Amino acid sequence: MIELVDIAYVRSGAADLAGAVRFATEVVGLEHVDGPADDTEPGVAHLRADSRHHCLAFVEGVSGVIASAFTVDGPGALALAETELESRGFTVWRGGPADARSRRVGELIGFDDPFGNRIELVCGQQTLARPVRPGRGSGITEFGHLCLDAPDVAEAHRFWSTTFNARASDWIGDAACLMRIDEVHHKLAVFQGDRPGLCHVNFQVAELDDVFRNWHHLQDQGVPIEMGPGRHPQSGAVFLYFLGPEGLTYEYSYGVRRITDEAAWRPRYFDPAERGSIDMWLGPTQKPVTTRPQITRPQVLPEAVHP
Ligand SMILES: O=C(O)c1cccc(O)c1O
Ligand SMILES: [Fe+2]
Repeated sequence: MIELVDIAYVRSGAADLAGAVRFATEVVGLEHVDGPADDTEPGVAHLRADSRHHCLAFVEGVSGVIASAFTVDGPGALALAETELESRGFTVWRGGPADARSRRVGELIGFDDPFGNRIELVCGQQTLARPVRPGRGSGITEFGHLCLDAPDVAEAHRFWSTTFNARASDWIGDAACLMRIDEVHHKLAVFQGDRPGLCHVNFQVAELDDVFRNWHHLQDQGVPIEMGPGRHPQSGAVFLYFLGPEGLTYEYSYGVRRITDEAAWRPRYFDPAERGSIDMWLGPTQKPVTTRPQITRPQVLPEAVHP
């Protein structure tokens, strides 16, 4: 079993790189890391929410998620992960120095999960010592979780909980499984979707007020609100989903549960048909994925040109 230590980043293609960066900074409130002091790589922009060098990278090109990345403990753990994935029949790609540099990690490997979601495992992700300089005061404190689409959520849970150390924290019937890799209620979620993809990226905010201030700000800016403000009965978080450029759904949330007594926690099974199973406040619920435009996911690329 491969132990995931944390989520690392999401890497996404952006047809309009400048527009994606502008939205991520001025609307979402992330920091654009690449400045004159950073030897900027043409066509790649790194966005930061916390001490990680970045948690979101945009690569100029075809819109859509390129990879979702998790941290493992170190080079030894990464080598073991590579062997284990290969023994389970996965084709594993090993990133070269330029790939590692672009991601600000020591080493990385990549593979496609059984549903076609490209996953990267990394070690030595760079930490920035200086405080985050948010592009807007949205109150973001942390990269919270990432959510993937897969046609069969139970099968996805089986994959993530047997190949990896992910544990189900809660289920929303066959519509979603929320999984933890540490004390946080979920850092990885899988939602039912016809095809692989990135359902959303989540950022935690410092205060309840931030969710509502951001809601008004987004409305003022004409940003499509997908759902919320509402409250998830699973993590207990107050949430707001909105749609950014390049088909990327962002979620702000405040107050995610921590599971501190690992042995005592039993996953709960919510009924997706029950009103309130996604939003305890009974707001209009539309599964975020249904409001997303279908984005073209880049084909799995040969190793030499993997972005
Ligand atoms: O935070 C949650 O519990 C949650 C529930 C359903 C869907 C989500 O995206 C969530 O983050
Ligand atoms: Fe979420």
